[in-house]
Amino acid sequence: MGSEAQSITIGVPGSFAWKVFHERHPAMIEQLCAAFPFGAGVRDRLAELLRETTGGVVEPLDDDAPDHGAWAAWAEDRLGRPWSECSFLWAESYFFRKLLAAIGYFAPGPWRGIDPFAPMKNAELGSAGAAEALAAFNELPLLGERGRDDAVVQAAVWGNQADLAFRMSVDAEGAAAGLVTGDSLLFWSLFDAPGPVHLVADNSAGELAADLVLVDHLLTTGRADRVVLHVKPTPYYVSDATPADVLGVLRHLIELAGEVGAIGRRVWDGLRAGRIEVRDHPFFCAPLDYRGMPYDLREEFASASVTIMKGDLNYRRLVGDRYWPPTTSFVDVTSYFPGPVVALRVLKSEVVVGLDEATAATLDKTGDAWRTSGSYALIQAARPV
Ligand SMILES: O=P(O)(O)OC[C@H]1O[C@](O)(CO)[C@@H](O)[C@@H]1O
Repeated sequence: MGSEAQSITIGVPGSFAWKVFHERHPAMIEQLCAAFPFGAGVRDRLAELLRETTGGVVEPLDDDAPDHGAWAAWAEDRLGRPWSECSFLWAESYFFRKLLAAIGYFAPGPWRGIDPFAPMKNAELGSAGAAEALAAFNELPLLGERGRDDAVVQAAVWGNQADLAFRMSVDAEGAAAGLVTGDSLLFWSLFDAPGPVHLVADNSAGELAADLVLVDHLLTTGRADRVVLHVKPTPYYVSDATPADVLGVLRHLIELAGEVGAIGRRVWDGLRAGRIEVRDHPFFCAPLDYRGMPYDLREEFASASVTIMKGDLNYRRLVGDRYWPPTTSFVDVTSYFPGPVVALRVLKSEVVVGLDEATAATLDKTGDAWRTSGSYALIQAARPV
């Protein structure tokens, strides 16, 4: 790979990353305080978190949660430095870790282990939009083989639009404008002989439901003989899926009639039989990109016949959260990855690679905030050479 592009920081006023901290986070904290009867202590800690992260220096964690040691190491060389100098990837992750501590997620008391984002995730899963998207899966048996292959991949890609953190963004537009690169044929071209497929999930609710449909399709068509579903160990980035969310979404699916209910029951059986496994490695909440993944996780991905990376944050962590020229090769920037990898992502941040020059120029000419509007998506794949 050529020289590294500049890392994205949160300190450039008016930039997308800056707005996440200065506009989206205050809105999110207001929503949390409306959704829970937090007392003055929690509300003060949340206000202090906003002050620290928008104008202060990086302070250490003051809890003794099990991940404290790991975070102390990840934060060590940033303590005392202004937040504005921190990379977007690092800063957002530390923000969410501090937010959990602020509400008392790790401490004895009434908020211990309570997912602060659960009301929003539940509302999304129970919404009319989600019901409509789920009902659409009942049409799957009516499609031919190619049509089903295409439909489940499209649903998994565009399911990534359903992202609650993102909807709090001033830039979110939401319409599905199209794929800027890739298609479902590219996705399926990675699957040769059946093997273990790893899916690194992103958001819960509608997106996770679409991911479970894809998991079922991988198993029923024999593309996978086993699926490992990776989720976050703790609540993160508002709507990211945790093990509890997998159960919640699955219970929701199996209550439904038609094919979507049947898919839910097959996934349930797959979990019981060990064909599907859910993992929540601590690294999925780490403030690092996948280049820095620990040995055990690297080994897991190395043993996968294909790894599917869902969503914007996983994409940033996969290619590096940098101002890459959009024509940078996806294959080059992911060459460190230990096995075949495919990204399914709606564009919601400034990072993008792997576009051809004409596409990038056409998108730039539209004058749209195409990198961050959530209207465009991509499918990109690479195999180690
Ligand atoms: O849920 P996703 O697709 O990972 O998107 C989350 C994205 O939203 C943001 O919070 C802002 O777009 C990004 O930081 C992050 O990459």
